Amino acid sequence: MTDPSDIRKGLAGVVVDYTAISKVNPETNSLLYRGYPVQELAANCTFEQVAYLLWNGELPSDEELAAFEQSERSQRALDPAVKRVIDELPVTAHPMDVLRTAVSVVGALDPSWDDASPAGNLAKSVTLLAKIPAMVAYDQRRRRGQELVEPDASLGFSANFLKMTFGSVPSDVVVDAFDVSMILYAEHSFNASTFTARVVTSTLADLYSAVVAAIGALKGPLHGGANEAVMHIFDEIGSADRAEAWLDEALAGKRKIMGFGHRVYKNGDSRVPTMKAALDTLIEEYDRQDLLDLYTALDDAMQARKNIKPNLDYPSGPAYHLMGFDTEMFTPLFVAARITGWTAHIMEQLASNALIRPLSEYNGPDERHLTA
Ligand SMILES: CC(=O)SCCNC(=O)CCNC(=O)[C@H](O)C(C)(C)COP(=O)(O)OP(=O)(O)OC[C@H]1O[C@@H](n2cnc3c(N)ncnc32)[C@H](O)[C@@H]1OP(=O)(O)O
Ligand SMILES: O=C([O-])CC(=O)C(=O)O
Repeated sequence: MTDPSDIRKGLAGVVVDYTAISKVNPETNSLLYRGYPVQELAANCTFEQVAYLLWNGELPSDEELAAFEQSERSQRALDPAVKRVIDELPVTAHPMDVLRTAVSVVGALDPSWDDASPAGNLAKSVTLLAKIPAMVAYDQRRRRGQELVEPDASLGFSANFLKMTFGSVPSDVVVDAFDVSMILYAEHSFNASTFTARVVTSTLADLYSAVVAAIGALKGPLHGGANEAVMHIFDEIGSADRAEAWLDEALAGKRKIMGFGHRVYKNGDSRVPTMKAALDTLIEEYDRQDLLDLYTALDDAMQARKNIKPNLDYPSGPAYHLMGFDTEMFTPLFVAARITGWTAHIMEQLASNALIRPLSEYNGPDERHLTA
């Protein structure tokens, strides 16, 4: 019989493996990607450079970056078969379900799906990085009765993503804020969706299967789904003056307040100051002090009542709203960034694999038998 105190529900506090990809340090409230503080990367690098870093362990030289960008830009078009499958799905389907399905189709169409060599998996990772924006952008457009926008190979990842969604490239402020959000969402050690991808990979299933499973794990509101849930909360509250009363009622009803709290950080999420700064630029760009007031009022009330700090989803939800994304598209945007971290972990898992299979303590009925 296992001592109940040895059973770690939710694997809380359990270290299950090594990783060289990122370091989340709640004591210093810091996050390193391959050794570099994420704030420094967000201030100085593009999302493409960060993707390269996560996959290859080092930032690219100018030549390496040019070759990488060329590869990514050449694969951005939405495959006609993927488009047909998306078109078959109702516009009432959740965009995460549409994206999960579309990624699965890419996997089923890839004749090299079972090439799990490092080069094979890296090539698939770049393909998914390039193709996911087309799926997300087209899904938002079709919901609005708009036609597909073809990719623009003269643009970087974020500017192209926004153009494919909205039909034109927005201001530098918007493109920069979007790129920063992609960098901040790219990677976060053994979070639930990344661990899911590693579990699937540990069975030697292919990269696409692991990514599809990770998308499923990210959808939940306790994980990536929180960014859209934040916006639903803002809609429910309406204005800053109602935040305190709303929060008291929500807490009295034992509701979890989306966008607050974290399994690892207990004194604040390392990424929030950088994303909040990006949100501030958007508030100014769109002249939406009312939204900032609501953001601040709910945060202040939460600190006064529970002292539970916001996580990355809290500033990114309203940021994506200001950029013009439909609320249900926010978690697919998280996927577009996290595909880099997931696939880096898939490759790391394979390089030193052990089947992930923990134990459980049985607490069902004692042994019994069918009576004749
Ligand atoms: C990018 C990301 O995925 S970040 C996470 C995004 N998720 C969210 O924003 C959802 C809201 N937050 C939560 O549900 C939680 O904070 C989680 C799931 C993220 C972390 O949960 P855990 O590490 O398991 O913390 P746990 O649930 O044990 O919380 C500890 C206490 O704080 C409370 N708490 C934690 N977060 C919240 C919250 N957002 N609202 C209200 N209470 C909260 C819990 O109710 C619990 O109280 P209790 O001890 O009285 O029961
Ligand atoms: O680390 C976690 O548990 C969740 C999170 O913040 C992320 O995946 O970015």
